[in-house]
Amino acid sequence: MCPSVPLPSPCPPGILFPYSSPQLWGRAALQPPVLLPTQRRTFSNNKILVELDTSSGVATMKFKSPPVNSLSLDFLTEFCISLEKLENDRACRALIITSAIPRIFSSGLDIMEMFGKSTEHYAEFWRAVQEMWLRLYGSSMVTVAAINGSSPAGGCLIALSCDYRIMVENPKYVIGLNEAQLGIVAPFWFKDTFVNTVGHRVAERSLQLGLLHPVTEAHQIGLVDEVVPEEKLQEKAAAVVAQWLALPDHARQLTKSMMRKAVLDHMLAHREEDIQNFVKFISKDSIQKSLSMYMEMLKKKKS
Ligand SMILES: CC/C=C\C/C=C\C/C=C\C=C\CC(=O)SCCNC(=O)CCNC(=O)[C@H](O)C(C)(C)COP(=O)(O)OP(=O)(O)OC[C@H]1O[C@@H](n2cnc3c(N)ncnc32)[C@H](O)[C@@H]1OP(=O)(O)O
Repeated sequence: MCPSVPLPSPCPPGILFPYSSPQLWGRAALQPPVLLPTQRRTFSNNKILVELDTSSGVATMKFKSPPVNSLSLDFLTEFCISLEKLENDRACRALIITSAIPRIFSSGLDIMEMFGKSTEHYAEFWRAVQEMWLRLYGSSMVTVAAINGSSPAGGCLIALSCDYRIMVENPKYVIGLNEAQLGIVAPFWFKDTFVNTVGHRVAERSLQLGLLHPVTEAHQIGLVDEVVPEEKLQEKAAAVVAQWLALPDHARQLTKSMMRKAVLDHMLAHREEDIQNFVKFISKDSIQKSLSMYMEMLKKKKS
């Protein structure tokens, strides 16, 4: 966002004027130059808690929607509102996303939103999924996923949409795009986000088999960037953010935009078509049956 002060050179939208001093880089630099004690701003709804440290410009977002942080329409709406608030807040330059639910980062899209509902509902739900990805993948903030639990499908997409992924080392946690295991297909923009992270060959095998990778394997294939013990997660995420924030925002943001633009533009150009495809696909009897069997399987696993 351009600062409201007059600038000596043209300032492209979404990009800050390149100040010469590192202390002045970034949106937080636009605050009056008064030394303030650490200040925290908190906002919360019943799905998500956000805490913004205005002195460092770093926000931490915690998913807190029991039992498994599934991405329902309500959750996605709250998520998008929170992202928008932070994106528009000049005091915020970075976002760490993590979970307040033990053992689960996010269980992915809420299957109940894709089962036995009207075509209008499917369209509304899918638009919300798209919106979440557009906001996160296209964010100008530094985004770090601090993955403290399993993260299948849509949960993995959230992590993939960040700039950096740190996962807790735990042999029980898994992450991946397992849509094929549910008898559904990851849409092209899930696939593109995955390919941009792990490369074509790894993505092709992982997607076709619907693999959920254990943490060590996820690290080996580049799906996560680092693996740490649980107690080190927040400290590591803060250190990574500090490293990324040491660069001038405008250079980092332009580079990020250059790397992600093609995929974002492709989705925007096909957004309505993608919604129609989803509605048609998910409404099929055979797909509804697959989802029903999958939910049954989840319930049986418990008993
Ligand atoms: C041609 C193409 C055109 C267009 C594109 C078309 C289609 C694309 C469509 C969709 C893409 C979807 C992406 C997704 O995200 S689908 C969701 C995938 N998620 C999963 O597979 C995760 C399933 N869940 C689990 O594996 C486990 O629950 C767990 C590892 C997350 C947690 O295990 P626990 O043992 O701790 O807990 P559970 O007892 O299993 O679960 C508790 C409770 O929660 C319910 N639940 C779990 N996950 C979901 C979910 N994703 N949605 C809704 N509900 C979920 C589970 O059933 C339990 O409920 P009950 O307590 O039994 O009521």
